[in-house]
Amino acid sequence: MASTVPLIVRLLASSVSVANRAGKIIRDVMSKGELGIVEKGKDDLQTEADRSAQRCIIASLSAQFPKLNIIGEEDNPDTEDEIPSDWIVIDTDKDILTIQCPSNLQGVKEEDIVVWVDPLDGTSEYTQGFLEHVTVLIGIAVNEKPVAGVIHQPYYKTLIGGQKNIGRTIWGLQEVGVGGFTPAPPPDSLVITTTRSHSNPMVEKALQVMNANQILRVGGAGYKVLQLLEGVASIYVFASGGCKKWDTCAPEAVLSAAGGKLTDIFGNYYKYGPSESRPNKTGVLAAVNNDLHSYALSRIPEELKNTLSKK
Ligand SMILES: Nc1ncnc2c1ncn2[C@@H]1O[C@H](COP(=O)(O)O)[C@@H](OP(=O)(O)O)[C@H]1O
Ligand SMILES: [Mg+2]
Ligand SMILES: [Mg+2]
Ligand SMILES: [Mg+2]
Repeated sequence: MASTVPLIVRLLASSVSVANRAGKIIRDVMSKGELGIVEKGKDDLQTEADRSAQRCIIASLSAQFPKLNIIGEEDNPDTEDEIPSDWIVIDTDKDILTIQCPSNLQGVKEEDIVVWVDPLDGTSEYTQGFLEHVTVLIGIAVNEKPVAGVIHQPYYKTLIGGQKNIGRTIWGLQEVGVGGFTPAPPPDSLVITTTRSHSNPMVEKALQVMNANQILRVGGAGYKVLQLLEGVASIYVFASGGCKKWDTCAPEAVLSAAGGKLTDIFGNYYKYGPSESRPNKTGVLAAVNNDLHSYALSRIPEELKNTLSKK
């Protein structure tokens, strides 16, 4: 029966299940307390949770979809080691399988897809105990464009009928919308969300010119886009290089499925083809609707754009 469901829908349904499993791995590493921190570069950490969650995601998706091109953030030096069998997830989210696939995506083949995986977004915050900022990001791009994505929050807590639940998974699919939560309208006053751990003078300059009522400094591209969708913030501004394609692919897909927009600070979309360079050199500008996005774009000074494009 499942084989009659279009590939994109099956891949999204599997990605939701896999992201949940990766989230459990992230919680397990933290509860054991041995983070195994490696410094990849300046302000750029990797932990055992980043490594293990990525192995779980890539092994699970490639077991089910062997011809997919999957690009993950982490280099795994120990990929020769056998993966624990309970990290290989072949379950799939049954509700998502019933979605009506948009007609332009019905014929998509594995070879046409690039999956951008950020196994743990917000690693700095993870190591410092800001656990609600952490997300698992699986972005699905077709013809260089993010068409579907999953943002899983392993530490999101809810109380349903007296029962405590941990973790939630938000997904988006082009022309279908978002699932896993109900988006809320933007706040009445201008609230900007931005980096907590990777600021610099350019980032601060772009924040100053926005005339915001409030600036929220939180970790992770995934979490900042969730703040936009939940009506906590109006615009996400990061006028600096540093984010990569795996940081923005899933957030862009989910945000655009909800009617929002994520671009660089020139207002140009990033491309997510297999040979695109990983860094998002010209920053991130995102909002839940076109008006807020246009407002933010109009405030960015030319001088700042010039400086960033020369980096
Ligand atoms: N200067 C920089 N160096 C390395 N990574 C950066 C960076 N600026 C942003 N990033 C990455 O972009 C993501 C969002 O950053 P921020 O939380 O600062 O907004 C994080 O992803 P990871 O946590 O997956 O590495 C972060 O590491
Ligand atoms: Mg990282
Ligand atoms: Mg990231
Ligand atoms: Mg990461």
